[in-house]
Amino acid sequence: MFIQSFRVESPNVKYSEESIDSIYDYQTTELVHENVNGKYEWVIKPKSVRYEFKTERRVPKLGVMLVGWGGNNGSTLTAGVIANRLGISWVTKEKIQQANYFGSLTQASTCRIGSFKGEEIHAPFKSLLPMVDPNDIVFGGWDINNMNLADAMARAKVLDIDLQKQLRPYMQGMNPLPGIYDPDFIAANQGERANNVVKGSKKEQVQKIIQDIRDFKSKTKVDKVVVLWTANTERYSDVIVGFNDTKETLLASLERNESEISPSTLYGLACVQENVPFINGSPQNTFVPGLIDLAITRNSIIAGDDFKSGQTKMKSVLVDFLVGAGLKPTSIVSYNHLGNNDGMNLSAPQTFRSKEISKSNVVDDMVASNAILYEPGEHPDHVVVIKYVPYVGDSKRAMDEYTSEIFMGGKNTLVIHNTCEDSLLAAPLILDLVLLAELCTRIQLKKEGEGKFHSFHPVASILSYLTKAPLVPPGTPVVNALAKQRAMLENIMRACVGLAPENNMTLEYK
Ligand SMILES: NC(=O)c1ccc[n+]([C@@H]2O[C@H](COP(=O)([O-])OP(=O)(O)OC[C@H]3O[C@@H](n4cnc5c(N)ncnc54)[C@H](O)[C@@H]3O)[C@@H](O)[C@H]2O)c1
Ligand SMILES: O=P([O-])([O-])O[C@@H]1[C@@H](O)[C@H](O)[C@@H](O)[C@H](O)[C@@H]1O
Repeated sequence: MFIQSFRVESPNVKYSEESIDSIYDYQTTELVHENVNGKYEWVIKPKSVRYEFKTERRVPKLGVMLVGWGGNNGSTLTAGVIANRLGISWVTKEKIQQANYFGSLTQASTCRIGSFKGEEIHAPFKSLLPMVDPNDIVFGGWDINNMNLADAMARAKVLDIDLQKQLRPYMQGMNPLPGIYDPDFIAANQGERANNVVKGSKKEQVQKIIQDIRDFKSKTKVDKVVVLWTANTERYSDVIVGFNDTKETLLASLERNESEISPSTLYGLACVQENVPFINGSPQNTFVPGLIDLAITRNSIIAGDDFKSGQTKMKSVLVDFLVGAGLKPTSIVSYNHLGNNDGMNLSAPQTFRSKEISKSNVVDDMVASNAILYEPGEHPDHVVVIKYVPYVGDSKRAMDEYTSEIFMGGKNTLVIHNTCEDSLLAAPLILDLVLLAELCTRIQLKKEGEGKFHSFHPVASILSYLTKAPLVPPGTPVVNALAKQRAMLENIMRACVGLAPENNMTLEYK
């Protein structure tokens, strides 16, 4: 059975006009390695830590500024939200298609909230806590190309023509602000797009982006702004002690107009200095240590890296399944070709390398979790191939092969072919990232013994379900297994409304 909304009745949760206040006893463990009568043994000590959560109930009017607004993802997301807001339907060769938010965790997935007379009851994921309605989002942003959003939507060749025709009047007046362009960081083949660029020194460019954010907020009257990078993948920046390893060295490098500071890091500097959440949807190391340091100091939300939308999302499920089942993946080959501008930009070795890294590291935590299968330092062969084939456009063709060792020397090979419009997978994830980042700004928490409420750590690993290479607070573990990431997010949101984690035990039926 499905219900649209619910209220929790418990001594551990209180609903007031301003907030939802909950008490949550976090059950965790403490491990010690003890010398017992001369023999060391691991001792697990279960412990309960009491948290209090306070979630502001007032949902703001949200502005979302996309870096790379005129790209396939940016134009497709903008189009999709307008189509949903207006309830647009359009003719396709199969049927009359209605606008929807399929592929969005917050808008199109559900959570189990219990059972009623022996029937499992589910509710929308977004009903767990007050969230911005995506239909109300005000879009803006930057692009190094000056094409308006209606023409950019046509250039992307992602959405059906009948839909595009209906949307054109609403999008042709949307014009990206000039972007920060540095040809040294993206493929040379992007140069011809760059007709809409911010001039001046790097520091002046940062100031321009800050002013753009302020002007956007003032003009649109939004209460809050979230900035998300969905521009081209950049090459990695060099991380150098004394250059960008601390907030002080990074800001000093900015003062010196150092060329090695990437455009994405400059946007990040602007957002962190303006205390606006900044999310990196691409794989480059935008968040050099100095920018992370500054974000932590200013308690300004940063998140990333690289939307987890297709092959890698599936990989973070399949490898988790295989290793969790005691099967040993020994060879993983991920090939895909696509013909959109992203693919063209990735045809350059230095930008491809950024993507290869984010697509490859996703199995590390799962492999490290099973020393029965893998010797220390042992890893599956793992190859990532991306080819640019203009004819297929945004319709990415992905072919994956997983070979695993099974019982008694046997081998199992899984081959998967996956074709889809890459931007139709990514756009809903952008929505989830900005909605959840905004939600995080309304949640305060306090652990027993802490004097006052505070926000989550500004490095928002809570958003890791949506990224290939989750950015985590320094010194904390990276989890890539998709099921664990989703459960983490859902259970934190359940705790905020006084609900225990979903443990799937259903003891009442056992
Ligand atoms: N499924 C997916 O589409 C997917 C999945 C994961 C990651 N990504 C990443 O998302 C990003 C966008 O993908 P896309 O398909 O929309 O690409 P795209 O090339 O269509 O769009 C990128 C846009 O960014 C603009 N741009 C480039 N540098 C800029 C800058 N410095 N400032 C402002 N604008 C700039 C370009 O002009 C272009 O319009 C890429 O980095 C891609 O790797 C996409
Ligand atoms: O999300 P995913 O399918 O693993 O990875 C995708 C790549 O396969 C694709 O080549 C690239 O253009 C997209 O930006 C995306 O990163």
